[in-house]
Amino acid sequence: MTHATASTIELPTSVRTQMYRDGAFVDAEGSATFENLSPATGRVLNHVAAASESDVDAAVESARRAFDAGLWSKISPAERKAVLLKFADLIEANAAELALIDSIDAGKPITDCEELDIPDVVLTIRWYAEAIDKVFGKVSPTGSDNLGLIVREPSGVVGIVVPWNFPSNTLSWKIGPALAAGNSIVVKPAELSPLSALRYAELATEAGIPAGVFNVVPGLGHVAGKALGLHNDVDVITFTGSTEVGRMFLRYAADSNLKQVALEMGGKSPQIVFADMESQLDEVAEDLAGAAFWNGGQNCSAGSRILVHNSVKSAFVTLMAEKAAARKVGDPLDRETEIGPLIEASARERVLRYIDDARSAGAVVHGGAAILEETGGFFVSPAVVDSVGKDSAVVRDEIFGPVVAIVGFDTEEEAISLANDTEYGLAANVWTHDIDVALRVARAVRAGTVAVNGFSEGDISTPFGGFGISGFGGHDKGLEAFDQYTELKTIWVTIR
Ligand SMILES: NC(=O)c1ccc[n+]([C@@H]2O[C@H](COP(=O)([O-])OP(=O)(O)OC[C@H]3O[C@@H](n4cnc5c(N)ncnc54)[C@H](OP(=O)(O)O)[C@@H]3O)[C@@H](O)[C@H]2O)c1
Repeated sequence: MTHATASTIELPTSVRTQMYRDGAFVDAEGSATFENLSPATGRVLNHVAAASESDVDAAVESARRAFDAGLWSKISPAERKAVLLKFADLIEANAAELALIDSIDAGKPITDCEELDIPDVVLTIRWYAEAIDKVFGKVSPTGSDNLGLIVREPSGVVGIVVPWNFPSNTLSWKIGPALAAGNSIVVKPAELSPLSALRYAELATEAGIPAGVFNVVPGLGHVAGKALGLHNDVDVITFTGSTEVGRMFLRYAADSNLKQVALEMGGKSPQIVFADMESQLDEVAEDLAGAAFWNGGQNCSAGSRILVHNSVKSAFVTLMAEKAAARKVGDPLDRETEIGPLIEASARERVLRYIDDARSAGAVVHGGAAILEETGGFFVSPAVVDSVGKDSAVVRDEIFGPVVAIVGFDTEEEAISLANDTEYGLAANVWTHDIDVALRVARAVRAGTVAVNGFSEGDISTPFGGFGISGFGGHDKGLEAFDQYTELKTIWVTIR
């Protein structure tokens, strides 16, 4: 394994650590900052502005001013499209640097950032830019005395609160449609990965998005995030993160101006493998190892719960254990690395505790050890947990680490029942050659996205959201995302 050392970690010189407000970088109130740590070394990378409640007020004021001025909200969709396409071009031109920022800041493998995350951002911004001048309103079916127009208008000031596991993609799924629809935004990036959001704001200004339309308030969740959630002049909150904090945003809305709230939250996504996949079990195991261990399992839709037919289970577990052992864990800046460190020390402790508890309860665990790096980073090798009861914590809880639990089934009904035995409902995956079984199961499993014969969250054209405690109030991606950022208005005309 290559060892990262503090001296090999150098952030790009473009990295800025102040807040972004009204088209410029500014200090937080009292020049307050928080320590931003490197997950690969556990050491301080830099100090980033910690927005206070009054900093959030100022950012919202700036967003509101820009919205009311109409330089973005009232121009034609085609004009916004032109600017957003330039924004996408600038992101593409700075892709290598943005990938490096996310890799260092969030401990993500550099190849994932370069090949998946940042290209996805470029695609997303372009897709919403291209879409916005093709979205039509409606005319209602009235008699000849009336004209009923159903139009969509930008919502106003949108608060965007995001987690650290995909600092760029998750952000782009929200800023793409929010900006295209004409809103002003205030972004609260995760405390653990605040840097790329600041760079996106700067590039947005360079592209021609007017000052005040794109603001960033880095800071602590219970301060800056809460202030945004409770703000009476924020019209919409779009949140991605844990169910626990998602619930808080509903309370914040209830306790303030009843702002619209859309929540994308966690999951414990079932991956169902039927017996007819026996001849391709190796291919299935490779796909499901990716589903479980991609981004170190720190993925809301991680395939962390595999349900496999008992006739092929033993062979499948052996294959999964091999796939897990073959995954290269290490320095996120090493191009060979497939799994970087977990995001912080407490995450590693939590993941190891789940593994130990499962083992103590009689589970067979393959892999799943702490890797003690001289760098001090938070590394854990991927774990495959077998012979585990369906009610054990490792099967039920979102662990958010490289741990997959495997449970056997005998019938299709049992597979569906196990799949739905969760409060979550974000994603699922079914593997079978039988089209009837595939479609029956896809219909029966309660999840926002069900993939067939390959782990996937769909593409930018398909909405992404969850059932149950995985989602509330709206979807990211697809044209459906515009619903989060627009208000529906009826204009009723009497023809005299
Ligand atoms: N469904 C999806 O699309 C999706 C995608 C990715 C991740 N996730 C979910 O995100 C979770 C992991 O991310 P996380 O640990 O960063 O989630 P988190 O703790 O819920 O944090 C998400 C965001 O909320 C902020 N926050 C924390 N406490 C807050 C409070 N009291 N009031 C207002 N804001 C607050 C955080 O700020 P700080 O960073 O300062 O704490 C961060 O910006 C997992 O559950 C995962 O499943 C879901």
